[in-house]
Amino acid sequence: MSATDTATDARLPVAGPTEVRRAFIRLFAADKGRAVQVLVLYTLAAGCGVAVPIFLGRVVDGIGAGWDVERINLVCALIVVCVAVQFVLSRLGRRAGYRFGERAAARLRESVVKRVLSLPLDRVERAGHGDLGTRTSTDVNTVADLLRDSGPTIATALIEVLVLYAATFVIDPLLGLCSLLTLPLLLLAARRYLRRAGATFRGERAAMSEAAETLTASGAGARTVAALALQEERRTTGYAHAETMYGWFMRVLRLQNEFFLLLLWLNRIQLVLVIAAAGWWSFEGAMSLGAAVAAITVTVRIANPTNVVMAQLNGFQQGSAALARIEGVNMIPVEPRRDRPEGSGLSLNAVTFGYGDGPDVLHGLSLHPKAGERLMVVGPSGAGKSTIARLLAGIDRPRTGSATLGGVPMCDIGVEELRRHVVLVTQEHHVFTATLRDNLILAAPDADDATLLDALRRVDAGWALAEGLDTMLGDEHRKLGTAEAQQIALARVVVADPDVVILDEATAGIDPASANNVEVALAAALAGRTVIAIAHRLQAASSADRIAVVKNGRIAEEGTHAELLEAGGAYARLWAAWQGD
Ligand SMILES: Nc1ncnc2c1ncn2[C@@H]1O[C@H](COP(=O)(O)OP(=O)(O)OP(=O)(O)O)[C@@H](O)[C@H]1O
Repeated sequence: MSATDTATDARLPVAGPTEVRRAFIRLFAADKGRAVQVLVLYTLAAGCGVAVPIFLGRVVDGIGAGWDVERINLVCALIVVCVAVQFVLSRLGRRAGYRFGERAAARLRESVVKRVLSLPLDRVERAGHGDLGTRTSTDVNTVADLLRDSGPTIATALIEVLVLYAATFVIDPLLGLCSLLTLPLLLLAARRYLRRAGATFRGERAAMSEAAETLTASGAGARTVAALALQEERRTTGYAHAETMYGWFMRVLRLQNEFFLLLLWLNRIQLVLVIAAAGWWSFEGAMSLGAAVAAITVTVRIANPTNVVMAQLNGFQQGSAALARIEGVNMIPVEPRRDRPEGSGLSLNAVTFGYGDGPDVLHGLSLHPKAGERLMVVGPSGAGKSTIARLLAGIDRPRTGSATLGGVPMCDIGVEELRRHVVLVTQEHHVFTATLRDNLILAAPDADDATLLDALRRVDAGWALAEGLDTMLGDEHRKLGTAEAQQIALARVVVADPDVVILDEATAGIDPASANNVEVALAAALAGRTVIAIAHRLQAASSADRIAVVKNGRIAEEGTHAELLEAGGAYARLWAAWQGD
C-alpha cells in the first residue's frame, strides 16, 4: 500500500444521509420549545404579509363598487397595521431563530470537542491535524451559520411561499392552479440540483481539507522540509491539492449558475401564466379586477421567497456536508475504557507493535520497571525507544503481548484514571494562551499557588517565579522559548504528581548546561516515583538505577551502568562513543 493510500485510509469517516438527518433532528429536539416559537412567529408574520395584497384587491373592488372614503381608509389602515405587525413578528422570529441557532451551534461545538477528546490518541494522530482541524473549526462554523442564518431564512421564506400559494387559491382556485403549473418543474430542478450539489459540496470540502492538511504538515515540518531539501516536493504536492480544490470550486460555480438561470426562467413563466389568465378572466367578467390585482401581486411576491429558499439551499447543502463530516467523528468506535488498575506496577510483556499497517517495530519485547526505580532506556536512533514510551503510557495498543498497569491492560483503563498514574512528557509541549497559573493547574485543578510555585522551583524555572503566576502566556502575550515551554511541561508533571513518569527526551530542547540543572532538580522532585527516562545523552546514565538498551525493537541488555560497562556489549560501545563525542 502506498503512503498516500495509508494517509487516505487514516482520514476520519463521513456520515451518510440517515445519520445527518438524525443529527439535525437531535439538534432541533434539544431545543424544541424555541424551534416551535420561531415557526409560529414566522407563520404569523407571513400571514400578515399575505393579507396586504388581499386587502389591496378589496380596495380595488370597493372603489369599483362605490365604497365611501371612510371604508376605503379603514381597509388602507388595516393594510398599514398588517405591514407593521408583520415587521414586528419577523423581527421577533429572527431574534428567536438567531438564539436557537446560537444555542444549537454551541451544543454542537461542545459535543464535537468532547468527542474528539475521547478518541484514542493514535486515531487522532493518524487522522492528521488538517482534517480534524477543519472538522472542529470550519465545519462547525458552517453548521453554525446554517442554524443561525440560512436555517431561519429558509424557514421564513418557505413558510412565506406556502402561505402565498395558499392565498392564490383563496383568491381564485383556478388562478391557484395556474400558479402551480411551474411547480413540478421547479421541484424537479431543485431535486436534481440537490442531488448533484450534495456530492459536489462534499468533494469541495474534502479537497479543502486535503489542502489544509498539506499546508499544516508542511508548516509544522518546515525544518525537516528545509533539512531534506523537500521544498520542491512540498510545493508540487501543495499546488496539486490547490488545483484539485480549484476544480471543485469551478464545479460548484457551474452547478449554481445553471440552476439559478433555470430558476429565473421558471419564475418568469409562472408570472406570465398568472397575468395572462387573470387578465383574460377579468376581461371576460369571470373574475373581479380586484381579485386579478390581488392574485398578480401575490404571484409577483412568490418569486422572491422562492429564490431565497433556492439560494439558501447552498447553505443547507454546505451545512449538511459539514454536519456529515462532524457526525463522521461520532461514528469512530470508542472502546469503553473503564477498568481500574490494582496498584501502579507497569509492565510490557512480550509485546509486538507496528504503526498502522506497517511492519513490526517492537518484537516480543518485555520490560518491567520496578516501583520507585529510575530506569533509563537508551539505544540507537530508530531502535524503538519512543515506541516503548508510547506503549508504557497506554497511547498505543500492542499487536500481541500486553502492556499493563497494576495488572490491567493499559488501553482498557479510563484515560483520566490512567493519567493519574502515568504521565508521558515528550519534546512536544503545548503552552495555552492563559495565565501561567492556568497552564500549570491543568494537571491538578485543585492545586494551590504554593504547590504551583514549588513545582516551578523544582524545575529550576527562576524566570517564572520572578514573573509570577498571573503572567499571561501565549504568542500574543509572553512568548516562551523552547526551554521555558519545556520547563512548564515538566512543572505540570510535578503538580500532577503521578506514580510513574515517562520522560521521552524531555529535556532535549534545553541547552546541555541548563538541562543538567533541570534534570537534577526534576530527579529530586520525582524522588520516590517510578521514572522511565528515554535519552540520547548518556550523561545521567550513571545515576540511573537500571539501564535498558534497545536495539532493533528488542531489549539487547539490561543492568546498572557498572554492570553493563563490565559486560562490554552494546551499552559499553554506546558509552565509549558518547564519551568520545
Ligand atoms: N508514527 C509512525 N509511523 C510509522 N512508523 C513510525 C512512527 N513512529 C516511529 N516509527 C518507526 O518506528 C521505528 C521506531 O521508532 P522510534 O521513534 O520508536 O525509535 P527511537 O528509538 O525513539 O528513535 P529516535 O531516537 O530517533 O527518536 C522506526 O523505524 C520509525 O521509523
